[in-house]
Formats: sequence, structure tokens, C-alpha cells
Amino acid sequence: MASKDNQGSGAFIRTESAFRHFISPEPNAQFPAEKGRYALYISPTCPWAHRTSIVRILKGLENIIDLYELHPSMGPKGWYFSGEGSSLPADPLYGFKYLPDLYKKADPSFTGPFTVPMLWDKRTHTVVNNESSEIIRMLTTAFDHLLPEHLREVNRPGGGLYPKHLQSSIDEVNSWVYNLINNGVYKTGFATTQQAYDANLYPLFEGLDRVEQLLSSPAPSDGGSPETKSRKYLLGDNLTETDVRLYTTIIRFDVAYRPVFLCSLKSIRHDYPSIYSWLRRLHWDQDSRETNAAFHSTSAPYLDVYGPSYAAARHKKVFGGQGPLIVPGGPTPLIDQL
Ligand SMILES: N[C@@H](CCC(=O)N[C@@H](CS)C(=O)NCC(=O)O)C(=O)O
Repeated sequence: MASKDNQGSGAFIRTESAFRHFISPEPNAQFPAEKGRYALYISPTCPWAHRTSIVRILKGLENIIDLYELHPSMGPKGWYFSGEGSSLPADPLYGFKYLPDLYKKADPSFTGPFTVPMLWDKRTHTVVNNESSEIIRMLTTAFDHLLPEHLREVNRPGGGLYPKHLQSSIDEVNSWVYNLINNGVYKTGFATTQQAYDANLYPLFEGLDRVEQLLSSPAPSDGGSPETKSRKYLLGDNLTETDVRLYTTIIRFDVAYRPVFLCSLKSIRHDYPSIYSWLRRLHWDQDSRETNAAFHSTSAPYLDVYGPSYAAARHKKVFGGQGPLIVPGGPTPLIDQL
């Protein structure tokens, strides 16, 4: 996973993403939104990549942006195409076997980290962007003029995934959810000293407590009505990008972060009833027009792969690949029905 040298403290420090261009709806932009021009490279186990594959489906962009899936675990040379399961046998554009080859094609001087998700421009043969939080914003708004009316942001329930009236609340919640939870599980699981582990484990669960409290409070639109027990989504009655960004961490929690990354104080299923019901509603929703099965179709096939792939990642990162690799079993079931 993308990280810097921890300067001896045992702390995991995430590296800033390197490619930060934006796709724009303007036809004369450097990267204009066009059908068939861009490709998303992902691994289905990566939570940052998972954000982008969810939003691609939520927005109905399957015929506009290609999706190229790599093997669920990294190999010695990084992410690669294996032809196993849903991984493509090789890069469909240039026949490469390894993701780093694409980065090198875009910029021969780039030395990594070679991360997923990565958004590629087929026209100019370069990386547009490799920062998931920015990729999902582009997918949310830049292609709307190519989409049917009901999929455009202005016509979605509540004004879309990042509506103007909620932007400051979304940014505020995203910020602490990222620090304490999305990145918190990595800071806990990749700590190489007891001190660094302790310093991140407790804040992670304070973050989860805060989400539990948020989800069990009435939606702002209820005006605090005592009859309403909880809100449907993190920001109220409608799905926003904050739900997407939290979902990809929570769906991995009991099956991977808790057993493999030692995020062991509590589990989602036994200790966080509001988070677990929010998670199951999103995960099992296969028919609503609001989600278009985006959550289920991008996680159900991989639930049993998260544990082994995170076990391999931690084994490599924390133990340098030395010693036996043990993959914990369970939990059973991997997720409960609604
Ligand atoms: N900030 C990036 C982080 C992406 C990231 O760390 N991806 C990991 C996989 S979960 C990766 O590709 N790591 C490759 C490496 O470290 O070599 C984002 O949100 O897009």
C-alpha cells in the first residue's frame, strides 16, 4: 500500500497521490468528458479503488468509462493482470502485465507508488488522476451532459452525491472519517511498533462511535422529531459521496480489518447496530434506482477475498514477507442478511 518511510516511529504515513488532472465538461479542456476516451484501472480489494467503481455504476457510466480489473492481491512487482477470476489476462490497451508499466508509459521518470485507482486517457496515453477522492468528484459531475436526465446530479434525490447545500457538511465529515477510519485502519494495521498501533487503534474506534451516533440521530429534515429513530444515510435522507467513502471501509471491517489489521476492540456486527444496518441496507440493495446495485455488485463477489488479500498485504508490509502467512477464517456469515 502506498506509504512513505516511517522514519523509525513505526507509524504508517500515506504518500500524496502524484497525478492530479481533472476531466471537465468543457469541450476545449485538456481532458474533456467524452464517451469511450477514459479507462479506470482498479483492484477490487482496494477500498480507494472501490469508491470509484461504485460511483461509476451509481452514475450509469458503464458505457462511457472502461473498467479494467487487476488481480486482487499485489505481486512482487506491484499490481498485475493475472487472468484469474475477474482479472483481465493483460492490459487491454497495450498488452502490459503490470500496472507500473502504464505509469512509466505516462512518465518514464515516475518512481511510484504505482497505485490503484488510476484513471487513464486513451487519447493522449497518460494518467489523468490517481487520487480516488478527486476521481469520484469527476465521475459525479463531469459527464452529466452525456447521461440521461434522471442520472444527472440536479435530478437525483436530494440534489446528488455532492449537492451544493451539503458541501461543507460533506467535507467536514469526510475529513474526520478519512483520518480516523478510512486511513485509521491502515495506520493501525501497518503500525510496526506497539506505540504506533495504540496511537491509532483508540482514535479509530472513537471515529466509529461518532459515526454510530450520527446514524442513530434524526435526519436534519425531520427537525429532530422524537419519532424518528435514525437517519437513512450519513448526511440525512439521501445518499451522498460520504456514504460511498465510508462503505468501502466498513464492508471490509469485520472480514479483514478486525482480524488481520488488529482493529480488534469491537466489531461492526455486534457493537455498532446503526452502522451495521446502514451497511446491510447498502450492500443488499439490488433493485432501487438510487443505487443501481452499485454496492452489491462491486463487493459481494469479493467478500471472501478481502481477508486473504489483506493478510498478504500486512505480511509483506510489516514482516517483509518473512515467516508463515496465516489467513484468519470467518466471520460466519461474512455479512448477515438484512
Ligand atoms: N490516495 C490514494 C491511495 C490509493 C492507494 O493507496 N492504493 C493502494 C491499494 S489499496 C495501492 O495501490 N498501493 C500500491 C503500492 O503501495 O505499491 C487514493 O485514495 O486514491
